[in-house]
Amino acid sequence: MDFFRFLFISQVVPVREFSPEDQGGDDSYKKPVNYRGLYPSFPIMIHLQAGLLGLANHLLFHKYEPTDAIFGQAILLLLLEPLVLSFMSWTYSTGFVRLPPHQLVFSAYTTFYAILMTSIVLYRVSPFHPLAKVPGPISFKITKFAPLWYHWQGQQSSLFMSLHAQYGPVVRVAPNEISVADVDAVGAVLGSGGLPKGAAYIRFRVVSGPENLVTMNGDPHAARRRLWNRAMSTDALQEYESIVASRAHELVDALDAQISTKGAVDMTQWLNFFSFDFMSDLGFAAGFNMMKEGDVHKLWPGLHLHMRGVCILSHLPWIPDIRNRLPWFTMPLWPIARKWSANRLRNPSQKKDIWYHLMDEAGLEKVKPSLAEVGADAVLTVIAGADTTSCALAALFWLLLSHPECYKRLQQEIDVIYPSGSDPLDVSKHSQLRYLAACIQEALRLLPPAPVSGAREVPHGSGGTEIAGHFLPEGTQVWAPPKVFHLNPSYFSPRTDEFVPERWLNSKKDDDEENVFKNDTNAFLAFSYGPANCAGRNLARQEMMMVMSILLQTFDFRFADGFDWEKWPERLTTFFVTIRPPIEVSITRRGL
Ligand code: HEM
Repeated sequence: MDFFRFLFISQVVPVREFSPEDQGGDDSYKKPVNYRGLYPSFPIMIHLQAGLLGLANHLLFHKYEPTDAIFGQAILLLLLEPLVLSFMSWTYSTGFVRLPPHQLVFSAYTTFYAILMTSIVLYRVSPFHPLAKVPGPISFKITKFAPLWYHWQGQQSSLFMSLHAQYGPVVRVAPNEISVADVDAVGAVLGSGGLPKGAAYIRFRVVSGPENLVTMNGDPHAARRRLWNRAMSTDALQEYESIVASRAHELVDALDAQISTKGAVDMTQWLNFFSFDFMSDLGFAAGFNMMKEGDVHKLWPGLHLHMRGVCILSHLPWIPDIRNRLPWFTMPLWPIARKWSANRLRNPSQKKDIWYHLMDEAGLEKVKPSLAEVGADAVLTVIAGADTTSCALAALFWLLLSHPECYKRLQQEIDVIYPSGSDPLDVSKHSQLRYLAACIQEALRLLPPAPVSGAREVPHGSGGTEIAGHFLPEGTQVWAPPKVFHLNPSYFSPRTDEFVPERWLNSKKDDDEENVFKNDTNAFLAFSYGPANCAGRNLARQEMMMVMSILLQTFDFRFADGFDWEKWPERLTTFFVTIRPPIEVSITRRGL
């Protein structure tokens, strides 16, 4: 008796006689067919067969992990296998082609899934798993359910903080994911020759649209990044100064108008409006007018809802992209951007904006990007540029208003560099604004807009790699969460958790021990690191310096009466970029 026949036809139990007229129905299970003189001991055999099938599936899916493209087929396979097994088993044993009894089907299903799940769970917590030596909570090693729950609530950043506090610099944060917060490993994860962006990044592209810079890797990324680097060169930034300036003046006017009509002003909202207006000028030369008209297209709530969905889906890269089928997933920005792209093509901008460089209007590239590719990157400009910078500015406002001594020192610096009547948007004086630069840096350290950033992946076909003393097999997702680095006293000390802009003022030469700060700049990752670090970091810094200078020269800010400012950081959530609740302030015009 060969093994296959043994599996499908049980021969171990003697049979009762069977009447041939019994041709089907569930009763056939109770009165089994006397086929070739054999009696199928199904209660035992079907469990054995289904169990082995479950194990085989684990092996199969372990080796060939399903992707979103074959997700439907994989699910169908898992759903049908126990049914087919029970049908085949019954048919082989009875000799008749007919439906198996429901008890048999039930046994096949329960055993199949139980063994499949048990085998997966045991493997994931066993010493045989390649990440077995990486510490982490057992529930996180077994499934993604627990981490997903935190991601769903926007608590990924605080989760990673607490996991690293408990388990050290390398933590297993999901069955096949680790988080590394060791400065010596930053190069191996994010540097050139490090790891490419992980599977999750596919969610950051427009559904069935072309790639944008954020979703690209390797040579195509390097080629596209060349265009971006031109768009962010010193000359290009000079071109953008007047665009920032005109929008910054609009912001001042809008806040002025608010002073006369409202007691408390939501700074978060006005910074959002400003940054969306400005970045859409730069991306498409079209421009929203949120500061004048409000968010008529509901773009901000739309963006945040979209990012929430994108982030959850990004943790499940094998699920098909359902964004197009769910109306609330579709960002209102896409249709607007399409119109703007067409418009921008018909009416070339008078200024060299970001589109000019991305479209290669100067004709410097052998292969020009397509209109769809430029459109995708222009949308990225608005999203990556507006949300992050607005977030950083909101964090800076909150930190300054909650540290009046820092606020005062900053205002004094601005008053000296830009005395009343002088132009606070004169970029040539930025090198003198040392305290402002330090405040911005410190705000980015304590509240980085992308506190977890995105995971990198050990490439398939690489044979695995070693990082931070651990061997990581192909496909492992590797996080390097900026905020965990920033709040590590080994990298930034003393007063690691406090807002101390002075730490960036090179205080080492001071004799006063209190003021000798240790800053490991390699551990400063607010703009990430390596070939895919933030393309717009210099623009972001310049924009923030300009906006803060004009606002602090023009107004006095304080938290509005009754605003529970201390609770503000607790209410931050993260869906790649941090979503910030309102900051209610009271504003008065300064009479210098
Ligand atoms: C304070 C403001 C900003 C912060 C904190 C910030 C942060 C970051 C981070 C952490 C990344 C890496 C993301 C990853 O690895 O997945 C990134 C990438 C990027 N950022 Fe920014 N960003 C800011 C402003 C801007 C601005 C103003 C622009 C201009 C459009 C911009 C454009 C980009 C682009 C295009 C990328 C993708 C780079 C690549 O993949 O090569 N960012 N940013």
